[in-house]
Formats: sequence, structure tokens, C-alpha cells
Amino acid sequence: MIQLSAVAKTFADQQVIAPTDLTIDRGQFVSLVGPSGCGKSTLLRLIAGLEEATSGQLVIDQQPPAKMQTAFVFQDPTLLPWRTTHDNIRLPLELLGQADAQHLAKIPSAIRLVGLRDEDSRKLPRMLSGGMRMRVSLARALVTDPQVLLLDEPFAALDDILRQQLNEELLAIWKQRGWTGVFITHNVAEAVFLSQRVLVMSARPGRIIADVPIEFDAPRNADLRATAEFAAQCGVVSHHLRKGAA
Ligand SMILES: Nc1ncnc2c1ncn2[C@@H]1O[C@H](COP(=O)(O)OP(=O)(O)OP(=O)(O)O)[C@@H](O)[C@H]1O
Repeated sequence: MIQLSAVAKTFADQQVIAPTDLTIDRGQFVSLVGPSGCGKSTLLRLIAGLEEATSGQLVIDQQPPAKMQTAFVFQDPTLLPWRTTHDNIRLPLELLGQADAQHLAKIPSAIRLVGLRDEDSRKLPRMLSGGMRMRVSLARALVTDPQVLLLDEPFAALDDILRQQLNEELLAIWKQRGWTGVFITHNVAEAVFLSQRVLVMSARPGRIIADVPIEFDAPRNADLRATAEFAAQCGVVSHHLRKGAA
């Protein structure tokens, strides 16, 4: 469980995040939407332990976040160009001192989990499409079996159909692996499709102004996007977004 109690963040006298209380249950998938610059990435970095709160307390399963196993996926896949798919995915295991046979054996299943083929494991990033590079980035995050997966606009650079396909695959992986997910997006439909809750932040200093439960049953697929209920949920989130940006 991720728990924030009155967590605030200030950079050089400018408050970016106003005191915020938030609880995210273990295994929940939550999206974070809000106007540009409202502090979404900063909140994610606080959860990852990459930034320290200026005040308040943030714990994951009662521990400070730096001690927990979290993994990040960014919009830019940031693959090392001289390393193959396999060796890019191997990198976090090396950094964690886990480059032993038992851990390395997880790489082929991570490659298959994200929809890549075994032969892709020998390719360099320049030989892969944008979507395939994002899959490698996702596999690199998942190979360490994180408890918390933090995703900062991972699919923003991809075309819409591929983005929808990756949304569906991400949900299937989440169901299978059960990590806690915190997903930043500017796309309301993406947030509603993926999440059990959509948190809406206000303009800076960021505050959570709405916590919208999304209760669609599994499986969530392309048919769901075409329903009136889905459009209505997107409308609710958009309404809060407009209020928060004002
Ligand atoms: N390390 C830092 N030092 C100083 N200011 C920072 C730092 N990191 C973020 N900021 C500022 O904090 C504010 C919030 O940034 P953040 O990236 O969290 O917003 P965001 O909601 O993710 O934005 P976007 O949607 O455009 O990606 C911005 O004004 C940014 O310039």
C-alpha cells in the first residue's frame, strides 16, 4: 500500500505539490491526470524515492520508498543503442547485482510477456519500431518483478491504434503480475480504460481535486471504448480536469 500523508514538495520557494493525502491499495491500477506542469511527474518521482518530500510522510508498505522495489517506464524508452534487446533488459538485473543464472532466466519470459518474439532478443534498438522499443522498455521494468510500476506517459509518442493495443496488453500483464500501477497520461480515454481510479490534479500547486472510481468489469477491450458508459466516465474526468485547470 502506498500512503501519502500531507506530502508537499517545493522547488526553490515554488510549491509544486500542495499538502496531499493519498492511499493506493496494493495491486491497484491508478491513473493521474492534470494540466501540464501541475506536478504529476514530481509525484511519481516522490513515490519512486527519487525526490524527497519537503514535508509530510510517504511510505510504501510502511517503508520509505527508496527501500522498496519500484520500476519506472518513461515516454522515451531510453534503451542503450549498443545493447541488444536481451542485454537492455538485463541491465537492471546487473545494477541490482542479480545477473546470476536464476535471475537471467527471467529475461526470455519478460520478452514474451510484452509480445516480442525470441528472435527480437538479438536485435539492436535501431532495428526495432517505436512500439517494439516501448515493449523492450516495459520488459526491462518488469524483469525485476517490481511491486510498484510507475509509468510516465509511456505511450504518448505512439499512434492511436498501437496505443490502444498496448493499453490492452498492459492490462493483461497487470492482471497476470498484480503489481500496483501508477500511470500518468494526458489522454482521458486512456486513463479511464486502464484504471480502477482516476486521480485528477489541479493546476500548480498540484492538489488531487477528484478521485473518480472506474468500475468496468474485465475484460476491458475495444468494445468497451464504444459504449455510452465509457463516454460518460470520460466526461466526468474531463469535467474535473476543466475545473482544475481554471
Ligand atoms: N528538479 C526540479 N527543480 C526545479 N523545478 C522542478 C524540478 N522538477 C520539476 N520542477 C518544476 O515543477 C513543476 C511540475 O513539474 P512536473 O514535471 O512534475 O509536472 P507535470 O505535471 O508532470 O508536467 P507535464 O504534464 O508537462 O509533464 C514544473 O514547474 C517544473 O518546472
